Amino acid sequence: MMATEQPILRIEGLRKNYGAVAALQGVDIDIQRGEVLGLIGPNGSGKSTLFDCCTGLQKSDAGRVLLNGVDITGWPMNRIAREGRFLRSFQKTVVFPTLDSYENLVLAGQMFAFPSVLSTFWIGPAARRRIAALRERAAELIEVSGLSRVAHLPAGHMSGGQQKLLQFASMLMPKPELILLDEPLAGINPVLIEKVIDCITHANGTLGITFVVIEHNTDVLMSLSHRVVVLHQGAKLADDTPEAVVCNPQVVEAYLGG
Ligand SMILES: Nc1ncnc2c1ncn2[C@@H]1O[C@H](COP(=O)(O)OP(=O)(O)OP(=O)(O)O)[C@@H](O)[C@H]1O
Repeated sequence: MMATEQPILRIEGLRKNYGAVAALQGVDIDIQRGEVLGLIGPNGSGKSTLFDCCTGLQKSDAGRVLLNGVDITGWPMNRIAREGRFLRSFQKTVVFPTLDSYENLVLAGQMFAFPSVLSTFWIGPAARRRIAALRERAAELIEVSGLSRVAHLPAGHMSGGQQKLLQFASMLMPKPELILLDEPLAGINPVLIEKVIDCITHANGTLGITFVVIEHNTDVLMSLSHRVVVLHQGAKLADDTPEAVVCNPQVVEAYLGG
């Protein structure tokens, strides 16, 4: 990771108002390729809104979002995901409940492998090779995420934590460059928390995927992140190493102290 490289994602002066609520008040953040960036702040400080505006779910009122130097401000979500290889999770876990883990993963992998509906009707030799590669990758991710024991179950019969792991593994299937995770550890037990951390570390270290992670479990977030940005009332309060952020008196007063 080199601070002098072009950032994978540059957020410039991003503003978003919901009526009288200034959810983002001109936020600037550079995310470097290969890093895990933690994003913390009190409830309502604008973290999810930042994700929404970067991924096309909400239209910002001002500012720009550049992905690998390309201005993607105002692009629709599906274009950002497909052309930018840029994915995000939501606080609510979403899996296909009647499909098992293997089927969920192969389906997720087709997001980029079969870019149009028409391409799914013609299964030629190239498509068969892509499907074989997806099957291999799904088996590998089931192993890495520790889901082997429950992989045959319909996803809807798995525990909430296991579904979260499956959702995370699904995001790795199309080999994105950048993933934004919104509270990946919410509502899961300590054993599964370890598994989610293993998966993020594996995806970052082995696959080179860049992450931005919103998480209220600050102990875990600090150990996982290379750098931490703190939002407070829609503005950036700190942007530093985890060690410096936990000692920052303004951050302690606004967030960590409580
Ligand atoms: N769709 C919306 N309509 C109106 N107000 C909204 C909407 N989404 C967010 N807000 C408001 O914008 C502000 C920022 O909300 P946001 O969800 O981005 O905060 P957050 O830091 O993600 O909070 P949390 O940690 O509780 O998830 C809050 O005051 C919230 O009530």
